Amino acid sequence: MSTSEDRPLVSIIAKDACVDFPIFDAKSRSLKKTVMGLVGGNITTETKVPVIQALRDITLTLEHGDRVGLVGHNGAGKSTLLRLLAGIYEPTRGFAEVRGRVAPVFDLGVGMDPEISGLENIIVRGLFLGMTRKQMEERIDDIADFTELGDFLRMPLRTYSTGMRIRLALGVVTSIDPEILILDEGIGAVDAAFLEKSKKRLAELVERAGLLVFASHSDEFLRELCDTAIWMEHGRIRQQGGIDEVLAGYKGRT
Ligand SMILES: Nc1ncnc2c1ncn2[C@@H]1O[C@H](COP(=O)(O)OP(=O)(O)OP(=O)(O)O)[C@@H](O)[C@H]1O
Repeated sequence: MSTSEDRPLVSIIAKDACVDFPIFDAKSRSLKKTVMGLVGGNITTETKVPVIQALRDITLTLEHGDRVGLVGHNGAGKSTLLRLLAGIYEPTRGFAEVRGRVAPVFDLGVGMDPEISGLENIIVRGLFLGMTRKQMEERIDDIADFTELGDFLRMPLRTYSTGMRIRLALGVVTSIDPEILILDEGIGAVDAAFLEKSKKRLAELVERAGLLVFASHSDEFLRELCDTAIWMEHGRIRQQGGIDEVLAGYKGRT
């Protein structure tokens, strides 16, 4: 393997990376049984405390320009892999290195404060995603236009409907300039017309980002934003390749 100095400025490398979640409160026999009955990740009881092996032996190299979709059934390990690739989780075993400015977008609402106005939230959320105050101040008019929230932007966020909050969050998220964009789905909860409008902005955001990893259950969205894909199954990479090839494999699974 090359030394870290040889690697490009924006890259993610994982080698045999594993992520375990010990379930410390599952010592009682009945709870242990419940945990053992769960679908999804792999559970081992070799240790005293049951351990969910959420990721197993993940080896991959992603570089500037890669647009990778992530597919797999519920509990397959997609969200855990996104957090590993964002540098939020350290591998329990193995190796992972993330190089570049990461914007993790797992939950559109995270980093929003209900007590301050929409305009103030635009700045705060931008800072949370790695932007500077100056950069956000330059973008605030564009974001305000996009949200179509008008005078509401001066009201506290707690007065907004769910749809209005999502508009605001999408406006901010699609205005940033990340080197690595880690996107979890959940961006589909807006009305159809607004989603159509967001798609273009989202596509432009992905175009600006150096590297995209996007987990979704929507083939349409995946095809639109990604050119390659990874299929996760029971915490392992089952298939990696072109988006059409991987989606065909995943859909054709028994
Ligand atoms: N913080 C945690 N503590 C314990 N177990 C966890 C934790 N996070 C995830 N897991 C377990 O790890 C496995 C993988 O979960 P993960 O959320 O990565 O799946 P996913 O593919 O994103 O699923 P979904 O499509 O339902 O969102 C599951 O068995 C889950 O129960």
